[in-house]
Amino acid sequence: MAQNTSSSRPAADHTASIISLAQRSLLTPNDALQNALASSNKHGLRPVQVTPLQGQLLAIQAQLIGAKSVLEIGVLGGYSTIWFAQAGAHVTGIEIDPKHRDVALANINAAGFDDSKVEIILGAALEVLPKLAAEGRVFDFVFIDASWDEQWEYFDWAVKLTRPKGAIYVDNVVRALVYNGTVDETKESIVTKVGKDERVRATLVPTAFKQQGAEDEVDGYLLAIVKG
Ligand SMILES: C[S@@+](CC[C@H](N)C(=O)[O-])C[C@H]1O[C@@H](n2cnc3c(N)ncnc32)[C@H](O)[C@@H]1O
Repeated sequence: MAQNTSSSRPAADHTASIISLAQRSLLTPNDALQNALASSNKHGLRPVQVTPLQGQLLAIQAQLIGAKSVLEIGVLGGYSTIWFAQAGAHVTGIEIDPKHRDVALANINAAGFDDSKVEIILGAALEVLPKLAAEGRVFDFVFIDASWDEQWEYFDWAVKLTRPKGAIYVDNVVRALVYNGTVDETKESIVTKVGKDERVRATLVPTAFKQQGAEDEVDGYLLAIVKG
């Protein structure tokens, strides 16, 4: 790949500037999303939602596969939910925390989506997912963003709940590998298990992000397509 060496500083030094440049250049003002962030902050929710650029990525990916139905595992204040709903999909969210569910529903309603467009199921994902499967529910796109300890179990259910050629996006896989001590290839992890899973084809996309007050950090998501 050609490289332009106009700056002697490594790319990582520019992470915050590049993210800021991309946000200002590529994203349009969005009152509903801004309101969801402000309201979540006002209610004391931790700011662990996807970044604005990632929200746009999720919306683009959903639109690329023509997703009409999205299953979201881990809703928080409904920020990513609103991105999917604005992309034209019906969203089914699963959220374990009643306060998060209530804030999310208020934010989602304020964004103009009623329960015909978005449903939030209160409960532990590993209890709700088998029920959705038993009901014969099928989704075009599954977004996994809840407990890092249960990423593989969510993924396994997600495959059963996704239509052929549908997509599954697992957030924070890189940080979860580090957190779980499973970077070492000899240990089983979501990456090694997905790699052996003949139901899907998958890749890992490393990402850089910058949090206010934090050093440059890396993360990455796993993206899979269900074979069909
Ligand atoms: C990172 S936040 C989700 C952020 C959201 N997807 C967004 O980008 O706007 C994770 C959420 O998952 C929820 N959660 C954690 N464990 C869960 C579980 N076992 N079942 C369902 N939700 C869970 C947490 O309460 C929290 O609201």
